Amino acid sequence: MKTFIKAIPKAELHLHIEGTLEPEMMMAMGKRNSVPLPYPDAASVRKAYAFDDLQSFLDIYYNATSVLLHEQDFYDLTTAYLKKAAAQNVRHAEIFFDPQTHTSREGIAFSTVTKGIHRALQDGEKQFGITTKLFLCILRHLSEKEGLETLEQALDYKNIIAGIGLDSSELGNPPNKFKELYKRANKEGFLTVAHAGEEGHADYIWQALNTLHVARIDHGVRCMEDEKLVEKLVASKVPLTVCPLSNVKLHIFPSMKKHNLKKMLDRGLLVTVNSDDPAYFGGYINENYMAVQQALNLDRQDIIQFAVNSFNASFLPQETRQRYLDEIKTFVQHAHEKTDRDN
Ligand SMILES: Nc1ncnc2[nH]cnc12
Ligand SMILES: [Zn+2]
Repeated sequence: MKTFIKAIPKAELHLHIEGTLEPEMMMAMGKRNSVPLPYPDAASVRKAYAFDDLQSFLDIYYNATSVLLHEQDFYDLTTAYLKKAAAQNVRHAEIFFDPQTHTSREGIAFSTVTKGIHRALQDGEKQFGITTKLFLCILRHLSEKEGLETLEQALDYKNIIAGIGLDSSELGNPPNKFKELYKRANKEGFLTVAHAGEEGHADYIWQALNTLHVARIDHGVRCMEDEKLVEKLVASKVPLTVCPLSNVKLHIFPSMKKHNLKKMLDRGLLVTVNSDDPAYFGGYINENYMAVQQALNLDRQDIIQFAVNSFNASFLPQETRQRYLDEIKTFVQHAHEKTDRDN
């Protein structure tokens, strides 16, 4: 099963590029940019990664971004992720970045961040064969006005930024707070998604759908508390980008065995498996697939369904999506033939 999970072609749809900053890279960048860090080495950084909830994670995560200063830093960070993702047979990645985290620091321009990431995505497609889409996430703990100023900056980068998302501290910052921002984003032709129903209750998901009119929900695991909402999500095929290791690390579920992913899948929801912030939560996409496979006793068919869902839930054009789905079909056929031969 491990080999099968590793090799099956898949898409990653919920990945914060800042969340791929591995402790070793953090230490190296801190050194090269003369940014002091509160840790003596990478091992001490890892030791600090015991979180009580989303906020306790975000505090550490935002602090760590202080080492990212120059366009080259954003380029290197993104390239390291793409290399890792390609090795895990990720064929397509829809990637979040949080520009406000960087532009709030002295002397870091929106263009520095955006260009560094974009250049890496372009080179990565050539080097690793991964297609990508870039999503700008608005920080929901900041005001809608500040978010609108950031959205304004994104208008000049429509050829680079495919969509707008909403992340950071969920409780107390409901989707309705960003009604005008999403109205503008949708009108400007951006794809729109939002984190909802991670720590926030099911009503946050209703708001994301009915007020923000998003095409996809990030996390969304708390939808299962509201049967009417589940019915709507199933009927409208709105995808949910679930991040199992993240959910356990942030105590959304007490253990992986208690995760509701399999229940969501069996209920007919368009659920996908993703890594969120892999450098902080103990694994990239394949480690997420493996963790749920083991804890929830998933079979090959479930794994295939997650891989198929990942492309169906993506914003890829139909033709490209079909090419990837055909790749899965061929892969599965070969895998089954090999199993038959071995038996
Ligand atoms: N899991 C998460 N929830 C909200 N905001 C985030 N930013 C990075 N990871 C996040
Ligand atoms: Zn996230």
